[in-house]
Amino acid sequence: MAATLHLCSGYQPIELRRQQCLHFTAPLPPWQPSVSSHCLSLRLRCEGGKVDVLERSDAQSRGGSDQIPNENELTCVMKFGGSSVASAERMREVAGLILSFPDERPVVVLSAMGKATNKLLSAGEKSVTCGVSNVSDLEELAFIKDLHLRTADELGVESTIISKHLFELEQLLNGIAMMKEMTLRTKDYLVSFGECMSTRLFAAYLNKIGVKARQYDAFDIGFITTDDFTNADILEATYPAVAKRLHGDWISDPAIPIVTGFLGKGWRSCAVTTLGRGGSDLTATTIGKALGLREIQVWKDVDGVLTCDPNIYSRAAPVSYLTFDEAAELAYFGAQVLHPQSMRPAREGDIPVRVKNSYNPKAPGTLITRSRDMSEAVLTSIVLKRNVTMLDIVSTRMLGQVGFLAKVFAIFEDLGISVDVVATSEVSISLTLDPSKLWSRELIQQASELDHVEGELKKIAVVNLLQHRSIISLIGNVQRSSLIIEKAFHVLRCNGVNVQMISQGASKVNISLIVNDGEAELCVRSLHAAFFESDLCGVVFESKSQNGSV
Ligand SMILES: Nc1ncnc2c1ncn2[C@@H]1O[C@H](COP(=O)(O)OP(=O)(O)O)[C@@H](O)[C@H]1O
Ligand SMILES: N[C@@H](CC(=O)OP(=O)(O)O)C(=O)O
Repeated sequence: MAATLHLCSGYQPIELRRQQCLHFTAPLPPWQPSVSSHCLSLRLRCEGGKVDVLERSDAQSRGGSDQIPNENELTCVMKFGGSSVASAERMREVAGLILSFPDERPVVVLSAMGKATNKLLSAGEKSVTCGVSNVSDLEELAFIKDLHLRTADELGVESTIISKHLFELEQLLNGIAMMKEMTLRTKDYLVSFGECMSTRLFAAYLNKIGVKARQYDAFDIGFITTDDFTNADILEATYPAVAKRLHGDWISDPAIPIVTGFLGKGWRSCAVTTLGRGGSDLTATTIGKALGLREIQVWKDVDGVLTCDPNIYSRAAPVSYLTFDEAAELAYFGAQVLHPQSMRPAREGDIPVRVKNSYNPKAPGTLITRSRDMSEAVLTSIVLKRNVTMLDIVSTRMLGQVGFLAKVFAIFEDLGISVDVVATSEVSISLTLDPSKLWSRELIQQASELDHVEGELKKIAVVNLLQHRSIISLIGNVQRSSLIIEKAFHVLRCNGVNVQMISQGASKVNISLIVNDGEAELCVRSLHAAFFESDLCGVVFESKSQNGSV
């Protein structure tokens, strides 16, 4: 006979089965960012309509040692990026990979299939100008339909699970064509179709092969974000809401959760938002922190985080260990492999992140944790951020002017522009502007915004605006900064490159150098050879055309 358990703090009464273990995750008032959630575990006996508490434990959920072990709990997050689920064949392999970890009870996070997000964006852009009557003929729409219907067919699942989405997608493109405009809000709704369809196909496939799975749209299960369409931030309320929903469903009816990456719901607009390109990594770490899981795995198409971008230099090699700080700097300063904000929840929850290769699961990958042995560490990875705008700002007043820096930064704050790298003297500042914040705006708006920044700064300073610069970030053990800088400058001098600005941040893991865009790839290759390949130390690389790998 079942019994009903009544709880305070806003929980619905819970129907109990005979012997059940409950685990609650609730917000602590007032909310403290450093504490992810408060967990209460009860082991209950329910007999004859009477409930006995056999065991009770309270814990701050920090994703590790203070968790109450329970053999039935969800254990980890497994996030698979677009490259890992690009086709039916890949989805089958990913399913096999998940099942090859019988001890894990994962929450699975998926991105859109392959290049679906890019195709959706391109379809939207073309719809703005192509006219309503031409939308159905768009090559990108045909690609999206064909990819998803073919995948359903090849996986042997009903195409009806995505037909509503395909229909609505075409309606949306018609709407864009009619309005002749695509707002950022519309853009987010448009790209959300990719993740909504990939997760439905994958969950249906798991169910078909007898593995119970349940699909979730992140915007329906408590991913609450700011309303910054195309680049939204996760709000704290997300953690308890997501934990409650995923955990509650798991306890009452266990099924592998298959969650859309990248998506959220704006807290004011209630519209679909996205977390910025590559945002599924952030979805994964958010779920990991919310549920206090043991590990977060992000499965990619490379053997882990590499010593540099393999598209720039093919001799890039996997890095075995990273700290959260190193990974965060690396991601923020442009390594495409991780979303810039994705390390924050993992660090707050102290949950290890493992970067693995879904095409080569045996490769050990990269393990990212709070700390690691740095005794041997010098340089870990070299990261390149292109197309950066640099500003040299020199005060027009005499030396020692009070409040100069404050005035300069107040201007950036007022204009909502974030600054990446800074070097200062008493009366001058050199800084770079975060291109991702500028890129999310229209090109014309970007140009007028830069004019506006320049105009405001010129009221207090002489300003020199320098475009087409690159930030080369040397991520590693800044305790050895003299060695790193000596070696780096030697290499750059041998290659005839002049560094225009240098900054060693308080993070203690990053030294940033600013060079011209045109020289940047050559610098990365030469620095890589000097720091990571003893056989190539001292080799002077030929300058070559952009984007080709060596
Ligand atoms: N330092 C780096 N380490 C690993 N991969 C990198 C690095 N810099 C750039 N990349 C690129 O990031 C890609 C993986 O990231 P991403 O495309 O987001 O994967 P997914 O779509 O599978 O999540 C790799 O294929 C690689 O080309
Ligand atoms: N599909 C989104 C989100 C994402 O995270 O993708 P991926 O995991 O493939 O980088 C994008 O392309 O940006």
